[in-house]
Amino acid sequence: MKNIAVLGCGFGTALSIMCRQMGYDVTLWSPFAEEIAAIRREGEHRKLLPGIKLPEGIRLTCDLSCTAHADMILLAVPSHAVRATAQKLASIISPRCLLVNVAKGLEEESLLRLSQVIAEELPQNPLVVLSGPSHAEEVGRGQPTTVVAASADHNAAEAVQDLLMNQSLRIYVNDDLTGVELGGALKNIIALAAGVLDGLGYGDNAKAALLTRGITEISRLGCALGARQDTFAGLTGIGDLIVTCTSPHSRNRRAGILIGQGKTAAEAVAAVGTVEGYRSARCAYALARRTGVEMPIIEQVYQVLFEGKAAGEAVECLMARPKKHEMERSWLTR
Ligand SMILES: NC(=O)C1=CN([C@@H]2O[C@H](COP(=O)(O)OP(=O)(O)OC[C@H]3O[C@@H](n4cnc5c(N)ncnc54)[C@H](O)[C@@H]3O)[C@@H](O)[C@H]2O)C=CC1
Ligand SMILES: O=C(CO)COP(=O)(O)O
Repeated sequence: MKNIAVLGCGFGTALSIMCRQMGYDVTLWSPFAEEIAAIRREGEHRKLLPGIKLPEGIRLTCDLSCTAHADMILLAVPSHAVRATAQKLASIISPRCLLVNVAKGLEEESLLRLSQVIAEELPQNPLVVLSGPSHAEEVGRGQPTTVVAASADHNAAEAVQDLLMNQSLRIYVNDDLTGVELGGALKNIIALAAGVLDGLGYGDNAKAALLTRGITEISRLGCALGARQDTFAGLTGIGDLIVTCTSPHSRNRRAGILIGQGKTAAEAVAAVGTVEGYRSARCAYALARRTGVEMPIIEQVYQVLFEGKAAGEAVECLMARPKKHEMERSWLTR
């Protein structure tokens, strides 16, 4: 194994720097010629990762045929672009090529997890999801980071652990692919809400409540969809939730701050860029309805994002809910 193609130049840039430093032969791809030209010219992705220089030897391209001889592909495109990108790969890559997806989201139309989307398009390829608290700004600087490799194929997950673990990136294996993916996708919605609290000027008490009750909701839905409860206590559950809800790097949180300060959701998303929690909120709301799982925070976030509810009013609604026992088990609404 030596040839790695990294698709997408946001988090993908950080991953390609890491892979190159590990001695791999690395190609970084973007569909946008201007993005590749700017990275080539400036030696860094100045817009997304300013000050993080690419080492010598990373090939930059807009030509997806760079994946033809790849032993491993890191898929780091936004979640809404995962199916189209996988479709394009179908006629190019070898069936032996190991696929690693790092995007965090659900497919809006089908409500499928991204590994299911990729498997529909590239059924022959071994597929691993790499997820956890791993902001690009820190991975790109080689700062200590821990993530999880999850797959339906245990050997493939261990192969990714062997291939990508290094002194700055510690990788654990988890066989609960459903839980790992749902944790990554759903925490972005709670991070949006965390930003809303910050934008409204609320403090640490409210943030701690949001994280704690947020992971409760995530694990309820996750378990209803077949995930294991303990996965949500791990790196891809509470770990990723903590980082995204508290980090200045988080775009979900930054969009939430703008909403809390009075911008509309559409304005906030347009100002920030990729805000995965925005789309995921629609999916989670639909999944909650489909499964009958009670998700009061998700419901309020949905109403703020898509029904014009004022953020302050959403907080009031959550505070005024009927009395409950903390560890209540009867969480089905139907
Ligand atoms: N930025 C981060 O720190 C982390 C991001 N992720 C996840 O990785 C995924 C990508 O995130 P970012 O790189 O931050 O997003 P981004 O939107 O900043 O960058 C994605 C890159 O993908 C490419 N791209 C954009 N639109 C595309 C399209 N329609 N088709 C194909 N390629 C396209 C471009 O090269 C772009 O720079 C997201 O799902 C995110 O949740 C996961 C861990 C860390
Ligand atoms: O998933 C991420 C870090 O693990 C990225 O978070 P944001 O999309 O909120 O920037």
